[in-house]
Amino acid sequence: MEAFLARKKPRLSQPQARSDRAGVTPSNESEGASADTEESTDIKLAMLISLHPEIKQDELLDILASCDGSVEEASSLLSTKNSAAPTRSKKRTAGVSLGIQSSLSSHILTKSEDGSLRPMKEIKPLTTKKGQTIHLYSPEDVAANTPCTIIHNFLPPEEANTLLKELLDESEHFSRYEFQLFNRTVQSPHTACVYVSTPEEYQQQTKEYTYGGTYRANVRQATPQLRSTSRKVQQAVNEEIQNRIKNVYPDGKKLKFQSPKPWRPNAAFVNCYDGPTESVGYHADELTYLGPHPVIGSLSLGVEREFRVRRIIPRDEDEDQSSSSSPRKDAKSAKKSTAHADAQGQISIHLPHNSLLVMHAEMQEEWKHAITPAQTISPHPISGNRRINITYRWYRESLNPRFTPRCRCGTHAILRCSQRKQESRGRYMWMCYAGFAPGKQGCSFFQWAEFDDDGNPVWDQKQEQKHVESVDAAPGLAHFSASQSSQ
Ligand SMILES: O=C(O)CCC(=O)C(=O)O
Ligand SMILES: [Fe+2]
Repeated sequence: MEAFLARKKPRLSQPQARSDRAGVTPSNESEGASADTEESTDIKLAMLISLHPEIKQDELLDILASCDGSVEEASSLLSTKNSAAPTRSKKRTAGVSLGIQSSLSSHILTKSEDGSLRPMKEIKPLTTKKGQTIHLYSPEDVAANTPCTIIHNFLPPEEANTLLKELLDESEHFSRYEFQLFNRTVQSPHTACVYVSTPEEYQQQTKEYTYGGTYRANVRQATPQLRSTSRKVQQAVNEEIQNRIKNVYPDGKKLKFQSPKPWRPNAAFVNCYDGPTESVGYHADELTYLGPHPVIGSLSLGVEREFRVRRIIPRDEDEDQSSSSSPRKDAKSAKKSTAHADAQGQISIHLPHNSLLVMHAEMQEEWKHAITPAQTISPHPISGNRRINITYRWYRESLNPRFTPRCRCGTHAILRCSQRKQESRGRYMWMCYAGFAPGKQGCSFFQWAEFDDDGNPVWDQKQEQKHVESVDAAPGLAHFSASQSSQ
């Protein structure tokens, strides 16, 4: 991936496919009723990786560029090429070597072209430049430069190992998400499963909640260790939220739309990345049930991997500034393009075994995140090449699927935040998403979404009536902490 990042990315201008894996919002979002079908290079690359795991990433990138950014064209070219070529091994190992796991802290290192890590002279503030990746290790640097905070050695070591072992056993039941790409069903480049508290919730998760336009098939009940960990995660995340509000947010106040209530997780998504090439492309987590400005607690176990984050740039700033004609305009455009280039750089947060990353309230709407394929990984004594990740999430009762809008094709609309267009930046909308679910056709349903200051939906009268009628009619999701007492 470094080789890919160090190179100037080819400009892939032709809007083509879009896709999603369940539970996340793809890299570029559509604004207004018409869907924008452009995807970022990373998403396109991730799609190609999942379609052609036997081919090296650099090669895929070149082919993608030569096909003008069309995943479909690149893929069909590769399929033709592959059927003529001798068969290669299914598992991609080329270019991947295993190194020694290092635990560096309190240093900011940048990776130079030759792949070596060098300390940065100026520690703060950090600016990221287009094509450059800044590597962050220490909690101080993560907090100062990203919308995240990190706690290393979060659980007592034995507890972390027990949880890891438990989830490695569980990972036998994990599966790949499927999403629709043109007339093809594509699988996510890692496996996953959702965990909830009770058997009733299992029913709700598989029959009521949708992800990326489809019902979730792979849901299981939380294991004892997942539950006891959730209590600790809950406490730590609430402390981190309070620190963030006090030390970072304007006037020491929570963000608009952020919930003022204590954070209480009621769902856990568990991912397994088996080997260095397993990954997840740039995305923001789906807001549909989390609501605006959600906080997510993310625990990493096993092999250390890089968590890349980058800001979402409004499309208006994404223009070529070279055509200015006056010195004033030149200065202005230079400033603008520098800001743009800085914002285009990436930040890599290293996630060692037993680290808790808190994605704060500004993360999902303003930034994208990814687990990029690695060139080298260090095997973990318990998990070998595997990394397990748990994201603890709090589904808001006020966004229970009983209340959220349905689109014309009968599916649940999904909630997204407009980011790319400056005039609508920060506005929320309900949209149809069925077209991206395997075997379904979508409609063009669109409705602006309104929220009060605390992020609770403000429904129109018809929806409000539905809400009042059904508020006591069916149970919501139980918080892990509430259900722990009955264990
Ligand atoms: O594996 C990770 O650390 C991130 C996973 C993630 O982004 C997700 O599940 O939405
Ligand atoms: Fe995510």
